[in-house]
Amino acid sequence: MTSTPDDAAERHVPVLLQRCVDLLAPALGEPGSVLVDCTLGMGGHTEAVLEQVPTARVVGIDRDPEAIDRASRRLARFGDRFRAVHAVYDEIEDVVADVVGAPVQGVLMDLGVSSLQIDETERGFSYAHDAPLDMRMDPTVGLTAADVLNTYDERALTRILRDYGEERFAQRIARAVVRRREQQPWERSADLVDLVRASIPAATRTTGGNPAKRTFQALRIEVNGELEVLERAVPAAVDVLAVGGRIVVESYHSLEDRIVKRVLAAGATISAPAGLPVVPEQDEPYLRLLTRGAEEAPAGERETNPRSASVRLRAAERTRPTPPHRRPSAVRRSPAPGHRPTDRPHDPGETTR
Ligand SMILES: C[S@@+](CC[C@H](N)C(=O)[O-])C[C@H]1O[C@@H](n2cnc3c(N)ncnc32)[C@H](O)[C@@H]1O
Repeated sequence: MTSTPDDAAERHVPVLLQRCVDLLAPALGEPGSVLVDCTLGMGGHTEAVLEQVPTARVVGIDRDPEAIDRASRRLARFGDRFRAVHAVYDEIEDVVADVVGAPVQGVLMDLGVSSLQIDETERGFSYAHDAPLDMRMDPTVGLTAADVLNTYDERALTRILRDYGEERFAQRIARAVVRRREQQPWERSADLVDLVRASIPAATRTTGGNPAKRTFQALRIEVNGELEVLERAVPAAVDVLAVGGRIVVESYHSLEDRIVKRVLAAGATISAPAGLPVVPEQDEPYLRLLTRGAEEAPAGERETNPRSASVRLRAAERTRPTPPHRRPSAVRRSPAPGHRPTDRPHDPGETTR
């Protein structure tokens, strides 16, 4: 089953939509202010900002070419107030340099997959439909889920299932995955669903929904290198903010939220040793937290939009330029091999519209 642009847009209900707009709007009040929506998806958050904040322009990034196409069609009515860029969001500094040429007033990240990707059953994200085991958000580059299942050793598979899927039976499943591929390579998602079901004790099968859910989530995170990309992207996003600019991040996994929390807290903390009579200016915080801890969706939204059940929203405002020694991106790690979804050089002429 595939979706038309309109019904997919309708099905993807943006999480904490008004809260995001309300947090970003105060930074976007000057004419020509720019928001970078790092996870354009179906364009739901971007559309709300463009509608409600007439002074704002939006640069929307997505690594999924199909999301770029659909959102571009949906948002065409905003003319040159909207620009879509096919990129991975850890390229935000290059995108801002190429497309804006100056620090920006807002950054939004609504992490994870969209309903469009889940609904496009042939892409293999859904455990509810049989499809090739792909799961790449950008289907033109990188390892597929089948590649991971066919080539990673048992230990690596166990770690992925345990850390990214919080799967209690990670080792059993990993062992069964390796055993099965000795007979037959992994190709189809229904075979994986059957194997997970057969690998876990019968007594646990009836609780917590489809038992393959955690395995699929873990594979998706690995295939797309989601946590490594986020580790690089959040500091880079803070770096591209103008003073007074705001960043809002919605996470759906505890490991994502931990990364966001750490980077924002570091910027909001004095970096000098405790006990100095005067804090040197370079050690003053450069971020002000706008959320107390992580915000969750209200009960009413959780009931109507299941995606919102696990959201953790954090936001911060840039209060001053970052001293060079505290630039978050100065400590960024280089990309992990095999996790670089776009190994080709960034060519905005080719990929933007
Ligand atoms: C949850 S959806 C965003 C939905 C969007 N806020 C809306 O209202 O329609 C996440 C989107 O981010 C994209 N995405 C995820 N990781 C990405 C990355 N590292 N770089 C660029 N896009 C990414 C996905 O392809 C997906 O389209």
